[in-house]
Amino acid sequence: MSKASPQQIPVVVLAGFLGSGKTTLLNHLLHRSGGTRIGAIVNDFGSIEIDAMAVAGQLGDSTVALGNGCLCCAVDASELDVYLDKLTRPVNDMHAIDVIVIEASGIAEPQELVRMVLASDNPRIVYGGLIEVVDTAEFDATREKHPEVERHLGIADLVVVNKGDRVGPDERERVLGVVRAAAGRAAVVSASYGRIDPALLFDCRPTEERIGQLSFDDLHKHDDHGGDDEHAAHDGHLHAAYDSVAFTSEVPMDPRRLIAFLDSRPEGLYRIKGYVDFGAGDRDNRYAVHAVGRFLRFYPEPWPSGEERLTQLVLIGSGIDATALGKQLDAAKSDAPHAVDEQGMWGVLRYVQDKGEAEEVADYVL
Ligand SMILES: Nc1nc2c(ncn2[C@@H]2O[C@H](COP(=O)(O)OP(=O)(O)OP(=O)(O)O)[C@@H](O)[C@H]2O)c(=O)[nH]1
Repeated sequence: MSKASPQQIPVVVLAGFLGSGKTTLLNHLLHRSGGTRIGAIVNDFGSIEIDAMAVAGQLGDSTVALGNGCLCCAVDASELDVYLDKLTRPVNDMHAIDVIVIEASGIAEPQELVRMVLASDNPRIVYGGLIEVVDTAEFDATREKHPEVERHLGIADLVVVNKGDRVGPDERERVLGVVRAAAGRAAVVSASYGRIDPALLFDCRPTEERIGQLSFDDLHKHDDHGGDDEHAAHDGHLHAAYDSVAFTSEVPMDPRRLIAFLDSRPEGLYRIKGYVDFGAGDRDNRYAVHAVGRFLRFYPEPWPSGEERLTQLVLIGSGIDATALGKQLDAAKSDAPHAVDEQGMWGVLRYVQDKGEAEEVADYVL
């Protein structure tokens, strides 16, 4: 994208059964966040590697600031809104945090948390998806004991099949197959020690953009080359876990065709972000688009003056056919960009959220 827009802060819900590796994954994100400032909401700080991250300060009332610009809060779900407000409070008119990750306790029902995020009337946040972590080695046993795991997979947007190092390649493939079948439209990625690419969850800022003191990342740059990272060898395919497609068009998009494409987006297409130009459909506004899993929203905003009128989209997923998606987007360009089709935009406007509809949206998403 040419420019970061003053968009809302994505709130990602991280769930999974006891011991599946949620905290390990969160630690990985905190270490690999680059210049991205993460707000983490956890049930307790117990396993967060705070000491290792040079704690910058204890902010009182169960919040700590980590040296790399991240904030952690230990909360009870009933206090969620209070902490979302706290983490999203602007500092000098700017967001202090780029993304919020809420780690559900191992026994929490993830849809309750998702519902709370969707129903929040905090205007600065947007739902960023539900990640479900499963333990590859324990998957069969967990499913037998807790059949609800299937339901959780069914509502997830991204499933991380973790602890891949604990089984052989055949068993890993078998479990991945079973999870994919249960996960419906979610993207499914295999990982060890939660080492997924953070780009799957949020837009990573380069480290240089970070404001403030020397961080854990700066101090541990050598981690990237193996270094003292004992787990590096377990997952050499960090970047092979997903595919992305970048699409740019000078020709405006046809609203009906683009909505048809989005409504039938394939399994595994986890994120879509960018801006759409609908040409005569709305001359004044560009449409920021944000999709994560099944959740899709358009945010109309006036074209910045002097900005070239382009549609720019990035699509990210696992197991997606990048060439086919690029062709489908090409086919969604308008044949008659100057013709006014009054009803053409109706399908788009269905996805422009009015905050009052939050409860309805929650029902739709879940
Ligand atoms: N072998 C192996 N161990 C892992 C992996 N990921 C996490 N672990 C270990 O599994 C244990 C549980 O990991 P956590 O990250 O605490 O799991 P959790 O889901 O946060 O646990 P709860 O908060 O208790 O639900 C820890 O001892 C981790 O070091 C992995 O990919 N492979």
